[in-house]
Amino acid sequence: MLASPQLRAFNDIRIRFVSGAGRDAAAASGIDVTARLRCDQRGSFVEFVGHFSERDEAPAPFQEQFYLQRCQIFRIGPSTQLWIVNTVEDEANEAVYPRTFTAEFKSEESSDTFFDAIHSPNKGFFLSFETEVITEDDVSVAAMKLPNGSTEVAKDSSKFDKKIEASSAKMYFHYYGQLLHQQNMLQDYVRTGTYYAAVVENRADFQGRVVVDVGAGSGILSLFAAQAGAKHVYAVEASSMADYARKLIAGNHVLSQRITVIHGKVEDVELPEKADVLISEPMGTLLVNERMLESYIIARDRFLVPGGKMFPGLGRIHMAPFSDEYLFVEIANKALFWQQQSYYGVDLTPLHNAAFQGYFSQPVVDAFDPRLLVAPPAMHSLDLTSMKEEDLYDIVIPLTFTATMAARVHGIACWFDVLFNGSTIPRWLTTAPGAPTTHWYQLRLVLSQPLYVMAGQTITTRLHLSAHSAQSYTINLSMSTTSWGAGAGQGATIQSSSGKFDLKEPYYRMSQMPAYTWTQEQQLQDGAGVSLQGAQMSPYGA
Ligand SMILES: C[S@@+](CC[C@H](N)C(=O)[O-])C[C@H]1O[C@@H](n2cnc3c(N)ncnc32)[C@H](O)[C@@H]1O
Repeated sequence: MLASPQLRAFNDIRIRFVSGAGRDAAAASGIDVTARLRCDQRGSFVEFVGHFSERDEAPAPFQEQFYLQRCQIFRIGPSTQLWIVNTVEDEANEAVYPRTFTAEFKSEESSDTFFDAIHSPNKGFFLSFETEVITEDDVSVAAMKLPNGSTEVAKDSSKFDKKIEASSAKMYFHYYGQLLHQQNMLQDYVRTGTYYAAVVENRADFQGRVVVDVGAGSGILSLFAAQAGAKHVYAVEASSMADYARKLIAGNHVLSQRITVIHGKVEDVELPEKADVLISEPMGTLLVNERMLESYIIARDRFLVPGGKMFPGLGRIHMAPFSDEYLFVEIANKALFWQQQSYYGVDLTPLHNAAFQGYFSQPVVDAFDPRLLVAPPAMHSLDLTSMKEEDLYDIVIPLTFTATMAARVHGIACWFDVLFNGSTIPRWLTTAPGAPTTHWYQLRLVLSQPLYVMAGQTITTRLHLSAHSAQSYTINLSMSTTSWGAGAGQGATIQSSSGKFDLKEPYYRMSQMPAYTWTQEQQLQDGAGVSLQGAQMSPYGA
């Protein structure tokens, strides 16, 4: 470890470009580069100042800067390191491209000193490098064999940026960069306790394995995986929470040796080896909100060995028609304001209809009593181990329910569960009504035009979820009933109703938690035998 402040020269590092964009590609055609590599006073960035020197041409100036704190450094041999650097190339679009270098030190000791210095919490040191940078002839990443597999080319680089609005992503990662929101998830003991149980009860799946934690947040799942004996965990986190995760992990000494935090998106970062297991908590409201399941699937395709395990590996959305007069009246009444004909002398009624529709376009997030359901639920499964990322762009769910009672149906209620298919004990994490409440609660889509049903009558439903670039979904719901009973013939449609909802704009309804109706035995079976304390409604719900 370097004392501070101290000048340190590493004159003996050979740097090789391995992959990257722009200039690196040109450089990969065999041009020698001489460069000086140095740090700023706080040790926060590295700067190359150098010259391309082609055999017969005059040297062309070449300058490069990147931040050391954003550099992922892996030891891939006794005196060799792999540096993955995110450089901003396209400033207009804030596009970030990873570049990869290998750094060969003259000795193992020199490599260790550099590694320790870079990872020192005390950034008050000087580093200065005078070194020769040599490009590799026709180096391809695939050909660059590492001790435990090969690095993966960032094929999906910027895939996230292409489909998600920059403003949405900025707010999203700002939200997750705050400890209070990570705490909210950690304090959902149903959620975190079920993950913990799923990992430690399935040690055999983690023992000696390489694990990638997709969207690591505070790093909690990485620490669980390390507790269960993982050989190494790569904790990938896109928000600035990565810095806190590093701190938390460093403070858990016994485990920290086996965890590397990587600050970046799973779509962009490169890892030095493939994973045997992926672990993640990518679920949003209605399972799919936030569109993080897509990142989980991209991570599967980029990092997981064939046949590797995924925790979770299956997600299911459950749906059932419900009847809730209070909720319906509450929403309808919100628009009453716009029925005033003399608001400070102004007639507001021209906007009443728009306001009424606006309130009904908000999915309602709260915990409700399962006795409000008027038919047994149906479900739609997402096999996260095999489905394609594109399958999540457009999800059409046709359903048929049979009413068990006469009721006025106000819409459809939805919740989800996920399966950790551990080889020792499979576990479910459920957000069902009546089960111990999670911070996801449940979701209800309320129709402005309710339907009347009789016991035994069929309710035909179609739910269409279309992903949008603000990391959420537009939902179209249609429900209809047909004639029934003797003489009903082919069952013509006698009532229908539809609604359009934006999953990004839910109505978080503060309500009394219903008394738990599940038996203790059922709670334990579902891995949810702990109660919710302190969890709060969150705009993302994950
Ligand atoms: C729901 S939180 C879960 C955090 C943590 N794993 C836990 O269980 O407490 C999801 C995390 O994934 C991160 N994330 C979302 N999309 C990501 C992506 N494409 N690449 C890397 N991290 C991502 C978010 O910043 C957030 O911290």
